[in-house]
Amino acid sequence: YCSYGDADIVVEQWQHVSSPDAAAQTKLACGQAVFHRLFELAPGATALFGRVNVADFNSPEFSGHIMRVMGGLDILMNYMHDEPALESMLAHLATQHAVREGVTTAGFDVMATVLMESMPQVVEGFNTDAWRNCLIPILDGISAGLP
Ligand code: HEM
Repeated sequence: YCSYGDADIVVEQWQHVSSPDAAAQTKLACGQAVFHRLFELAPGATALFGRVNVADFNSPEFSGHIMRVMGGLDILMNYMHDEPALESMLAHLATQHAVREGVTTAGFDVMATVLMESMPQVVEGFNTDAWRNCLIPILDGISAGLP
């Protein structure tokens, strides 16, 4: 995973999205922007989220899905300095994704692009290198074992 220095930067900058004083609204709005862009770049991916009512993007069901993803990302960020814990959480997320038919590493590549392009809009002084170094291994961890 990324260096302690990179993790420090990313953890600090992530607070702009997820600190308790950033409203829950920030996390939802940020997640909505991410999924909106994901579906723009990979329209076929919408087919994966029928169960969570993607047909109605602003529905409580799809908002719930977005909050689970953002919450998952938040937990991972908070364990960036604890490699064993991070690894076990990544393994758990990997199993949760492996069972979802149609989820591929290609989808995670698009997610990487989207996150790297949208985070600078919500994070002040976005450090591209630190984020890339920390985010890519995390996405690789979640998508490990996918086709
Ligand atoms: C930042 C990266 C990601 C994180 C942290 C993340 C996290 C999560 C979490 C926490 C869940 C809920 C698990 C459950 O309760 O079963 C979930 C479900 C899911 N994720 Fe991800 N995910 C990420 C990226 C992706 C990508 C890139 C795709 C596909 C392109 C994807 C596809 C799915 C699908 C299909 C579900 C199941 C939706 C349902 O409940 O029907 N995820 N994800």
